[in-house]
Order: sequence, then C-alpha cells, then structure tokens
Amino acid sequence: MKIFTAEQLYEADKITIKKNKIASSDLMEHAATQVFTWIHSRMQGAPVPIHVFCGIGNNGGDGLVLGRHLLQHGYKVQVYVVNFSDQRSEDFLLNYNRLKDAECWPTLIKGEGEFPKITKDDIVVDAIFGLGLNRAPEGWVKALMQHVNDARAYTIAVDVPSGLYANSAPDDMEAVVHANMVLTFQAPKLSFFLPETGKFLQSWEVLDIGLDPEYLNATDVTMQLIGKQEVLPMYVPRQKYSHKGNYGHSLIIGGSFGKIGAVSLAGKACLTTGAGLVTAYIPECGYEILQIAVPEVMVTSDPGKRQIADIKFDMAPTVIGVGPGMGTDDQTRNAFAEFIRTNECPLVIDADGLNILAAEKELLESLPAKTVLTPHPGELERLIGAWTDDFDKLEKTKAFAKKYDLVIVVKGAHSVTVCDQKLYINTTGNPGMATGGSGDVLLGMITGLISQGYDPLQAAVFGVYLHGRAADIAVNDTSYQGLLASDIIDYIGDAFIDLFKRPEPPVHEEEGKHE
Ligand SMILES: NC(=O)C1=CN([C@@H]2O[C@H](COP(=O)(O)OP(=O)(O)OC[C@H]3O[C@@H](n4cnc5c(N)ncnc54)[C@H](OP(=O)(O)O)[C@@H]3O)[C@@H](O)[C@H]2O)[C@H](O)CC1
Ligand SMILES: [K+]
Repeated sequence: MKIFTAEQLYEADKITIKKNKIASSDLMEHAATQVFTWIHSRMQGAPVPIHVFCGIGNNGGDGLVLGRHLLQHGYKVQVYVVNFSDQRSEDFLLNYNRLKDAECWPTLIKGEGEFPKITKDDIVVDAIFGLGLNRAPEGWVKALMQHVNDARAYTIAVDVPSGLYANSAPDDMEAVVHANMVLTFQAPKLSFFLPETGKFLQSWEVLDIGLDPEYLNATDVTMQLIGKQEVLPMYVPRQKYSHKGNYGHSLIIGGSFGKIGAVSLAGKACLTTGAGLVTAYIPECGYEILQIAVPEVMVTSDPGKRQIADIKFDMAPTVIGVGPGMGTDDQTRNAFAEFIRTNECPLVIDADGLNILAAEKELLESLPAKTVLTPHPGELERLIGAWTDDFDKLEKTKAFAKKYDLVIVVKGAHSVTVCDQKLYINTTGNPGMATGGSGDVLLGMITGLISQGYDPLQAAVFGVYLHGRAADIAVNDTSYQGLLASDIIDYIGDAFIDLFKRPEPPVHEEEGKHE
C-alpha cells in the first residue's frame, strides 16, 4: 500500500475537486460521512456519551459533519469547537451553520476553565488538528489534549491523532492526542509506523474517501507499506523438475565459543526458507554441535578453535550470510576484514559483522552492490551516527544506503527496508520477537531467499515479511512470552502457506498507549 506525504494528499484533494467538478465541502461531507458510518455500524445507536472536539480548520470541519450525522441518528453527542483561532476555514464555517440548522449549538472552548468532564466510559472524537498542523499546540490547547488523554476514554482520531504530523517528528511529545483508533483518509501516514510516534495510536484503519484514483495510481511514492498483497507477486513457485542445485548454496559464516547456536539458527532458517544447500563456516569448537543440532547443514570449520581466525573455504557459494555470534575478537576482526576485501559473492551481514564494519568503515567500500545489512537500532547508530528523531534516522539511513549502494533493514516493531531512496515498511511481527536469536533467523531467511534467486531488495522485503508472519502464526500456540527464535523457524512453512490463505485483516493493531 502506498504511503503518501501530506503534500501529496493535499494535491490529490485539489485534483479530485477539480476533476469531478465538486465543491471541497462535498469531499468533506463524504469523508466525514465515512467516519460516521464506521462509528454507527459499531455503536448501533448505543446511548454512550460522545464528545466531538473540533478545531477550526478542515479537520474540525470533518468533526462538525460527523457531529451532525451522529445527532441526526439520535446519539448522545456533544460537539465542542476548540476555538484557538478566529481564522476558521470556509468548509468549517459552512458546516458550523449546517450544524446550527440541525438545532445543535456547539460549545465553544476558549480556555482552561471550560474543559468538559469526560469519563473513561465515554467516547471521544479528536478532530482538533489534521494535516494542517504546522507548529506545536500550546497553552490551553495543549492542556485540553492532555485533559482528553487523562480521561482514558475510547478515543477515535479523525485522519491523524492531533499533534502528530504525517511525515515528520512532532514538535512536542506532550501535545499529542493518544488515540485508540485512527480513521485515516485514503492512505496511512508514515508517523503511524515509527516507534516514537506510532506509540500514540493503538489501531488505524483507512477510509477510502474517493480521492482521484488516477492521481493516486500515477503518483510515485518513496514509502510503501508491505503486506500480503505486496509480497505475493514476489513469490517464486518451486518448479516440478527442479533439484537442489536450482535453489543455490548458501554459506553462513559466524559463531564463537558459546555462540554456535546463532549459526545453527541462521543455517536452519536458511534451509527452511528454501535454500538448496547450506554450509556453515564456524570455529572448530562448534563442529559437532552444529552437525548434531542441524543435520541438514554441512559444516566447514575454521582453523580457529574458539573463534573465527582465517576465513578460507573451498566452495563457490551463491550467497553468504555473515556475522551471527561471530564476536569481535582481534583475530576475527582481521579475518573478517580480509574476507570482505577479497569477497565478490552477494552478502547479508548482521550482528558482529555490522559492528566490525562500523569500526572499520573503509570496508564498506568493498561490499558488493546491494549487500543487505540488518541492523537493530544500536548497530545502526554505530554505522550511521546519532539521529535526532525517527524521521531523521530514516533520512540518514537512506543517505548511507545510497553512498554504499546497500539494502538496509532497520529492525524494529515495523522493520523498514531502505534501498534506492525508498522505504518499505513491514506490517507483520509482534513483541514476542524481542528475544535472543530472532535476528539470526532473519539473516538466515534473507540469505535463503537470495540463494534461490530473489534479488537482494526483494529478499529483504519478503524475508522480513515472512519472518514476522511466521512469528504471528507461532504466537497463537506459544504466547508472546513463550516465543523462541527456533519457533519462528518452525512456523516459516506456515507463513508460506498463509500467503495463499485468508485475506489480510482490515484493522491494524499498533503497540498503543493503553498498557
Ligand atoms: N484530502 C483529504 O485528505 C481531505 C482532508 N480533509 C481534512 O482536512 C484536514 C486538513 O485540514 P486543514 O484545514 O488544512 O488543517 P487542520 O484542520 O489540520 O488545521 C487547521 C489550522 O490550524 C492552524 N494551526 C496549525 N497548527 C497549529 C497549532 N499548533 N496551534 C494553533 N493553530 C494551529 C493552521 O492555521 P494557521 O493559519 O494558524 O497556521 C491550520 O490551517 C485533513 O487532515 C482532513 O481531516 C477534508 O475534510 C476531506 C478531504
Ligand atoms: K485529528
């Protein structure tokens, strides 16, 4: 699914109005009616108090239209105008009058003493600010937002939670409405998926407000949300008359005394994702462990007993996954550096491989084009330096990926794959995956996909999706707490089967405020 910037959505708005020869108020009526229908189909007329807070722009206008429909359908609704400015938008004013014509007089809020009482059993609709926010909410407006948050009522935000921008960091983290549900117009916004801003919402749903499909289709975006629909076309079916030689030979390099398990996990995940053959290259101490732990994986041992000391192998791998459990001992560091300088095979690099790259940045110049790096935030920071916020982090990652022609998977609740100035935001996965070894499994899976012929970007995007999906299916049996990295491997097969099963659920749960 495409993620548009606020600027692109405003443009779509204009084009739709012009092309369809409609008034902007018609678009507002349509958009807000969708919000009403969403609420009405769930509440079925229940007499629960609903507080609709409207700003003075078009987001507020949406709130006024919603208030009118709720009122006309007999809901117990109170509409407030958060009167932070006299510069009311035209469509706000039109709908303000329509609301009055429907015998509803909104309550004007002009300061702190005028906040209504909200109980936690009420419903709040936040239509204070939308895409037009251009500075931090201050004074009593900020206090009102906090008053709404403190009430802990079920809160539905129109388009975006007030205080959040679509594609940049909020100016004030204390001045953001916490939403249980965001009913967002036409397309999800980037801020819904990044850790510092995604925490302000629990769930989101897109309402199709009928913006010009031609414009939306033709407009190039730099951000995409990756779900089943996006990965299905990448899937390459297994051919009947194929053999293991058709699916590549992966080499996994890593491991050290006490961390041979990382290579077992990566090797097994690589095979389970479909690689034809997998060889593990590990220090001598791991030889028997690995042969017993994963009999399907072949093992070549390094001359180093407890850690890798000199990377030399007598085979021609299709792809190499390197780093898991490898350590950063001096000998290993030198061996890794020498390997990187001479290697020409496609690479996937994680963990200590990334740490050595961060310490010896000149090695980055020697990486093959489209090498896949899979850093967690700590590893990423060592590579690209500090960032000011999540949006800056992605900009810096884009620049870094461009400089060295890399595919970078920024791991997190929504892992983001960065390549060629584009962002691919994953939708699968769950907090159970915050457990030792799940990164090793991901490295193995991406390596296994490249082994079969997926190009590195597709392998990263598809691998991240499958990894999360396997864990999502697994937690039904294991719970979040009980999920082990090896369980993710056990469910990779189910994740493949699931590609051809049921459609995606419409509601997207985020890690939200309400613990
Ligand atoms: N195509 C669509 O997606 C549609 C969107 N709709 C809705 O319209 C909003 C965007 O509406 P807009 O009027 O552009 O902006 P807002 O309502 O978000 O903001 C209103 C004004 O508030 C002022 N402002 C901004 N920041 C602050 C602040 N921190 N404190 C006080 N005031 C602030 C600003 O005016 P200024 O002149 O004061 O700068 C804003 O203009 C979109 O989100 C949808 O909900 C349509 O209804 C349907 C189509
Ligand atoms: K809002």
